[in-house]
Amino acid sequence: MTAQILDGKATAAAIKSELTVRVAALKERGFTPGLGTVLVGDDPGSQKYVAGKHRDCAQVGIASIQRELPATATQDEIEAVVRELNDDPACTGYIVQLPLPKGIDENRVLELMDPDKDADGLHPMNLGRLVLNEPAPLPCTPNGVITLLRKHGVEINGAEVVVVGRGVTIGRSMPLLLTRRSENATVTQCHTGTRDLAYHLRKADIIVAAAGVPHLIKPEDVKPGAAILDVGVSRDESGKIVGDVHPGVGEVAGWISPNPGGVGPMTRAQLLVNVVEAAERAASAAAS
Ligand SMILES: Nc1nc(=O)c2c([nH]1)NC[C@@H]1CN(c3ccc(C(=O)N[C@@H](CCC(=O)O)C(=O)O)cc3)C=[N+]21
Repeated sequence: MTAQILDGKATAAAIKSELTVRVAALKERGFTPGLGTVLVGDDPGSQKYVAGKHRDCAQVGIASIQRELPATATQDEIEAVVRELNDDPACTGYIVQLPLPKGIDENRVLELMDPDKDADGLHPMNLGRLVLNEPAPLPCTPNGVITLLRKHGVEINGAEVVVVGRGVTIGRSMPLLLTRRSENATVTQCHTGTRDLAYHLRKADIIVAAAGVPHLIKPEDVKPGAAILDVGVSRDESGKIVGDVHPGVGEVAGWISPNPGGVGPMTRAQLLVNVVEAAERAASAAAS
């Protein structure tokens, strides 16, 4: 048996073409959505991701606002850019690319953002709204995982889901999304302190692997037919992406997200969704 592919590239393309129509409608009403990015330092990976986000924006008609700061930028200099984007009406949503250089207080920067312009869904106010079941921009990668499963008809309702990882961008919010009444999954969160990871993995109908440990998920630990989402991004010596899922898992699983080509493009698509939804909210607020 070979697993069916959870095709993030194709699904993201479909979402983008749907967004193109909504952006055109907003523009007709006089509202052009604009995505801002704040990039600090010269990490080649971060530069590549940010460039990808602006390419996506161009494809769907969203305006791009790019701010770049040197790796030596101070806390005050970064915060000044955040304030500027908060006040810029052309910027309807923005992200501060993480991680920020050593010595910068990331949480202080994120807290300073206008929560209504938070395109990543990582502002403490929006994470709090998620806990409280209030409408908010959702964290892009976890939301991308759910959209990818839904678009391929994988049953989430009642599923046993194991999330591996407890990072802020994925692991900590993934269970919050999965246990909403609309998803209704049962979730086990595993991490580096989990005593017997294999014990949990073997019961899972769905595994979200976001540990950042190359090939952590082995074929012998996966229930036949399970859906496996590879969210891990490590790099080998040549710079090639190595995921958290061992290639042999494709012979056991029912569904698998390739990496690259799986969750990565979905993350970018959900970012655009957050930008368009924020612009739509701003447009209806202005109309009423
Ligand atoms: N504030 C903030 N928001 C983020 O969303 C954020 C961040 N900081 N810091 C870094 C991580 C990483 N991340 C990725 C997004 C897309 C791909 C992606 O599209 N990857 C392609 C391949 C790209 C390649 O080949 O390098 C794929 O999986 O097919 C990957 C990684 C967003 N992040």
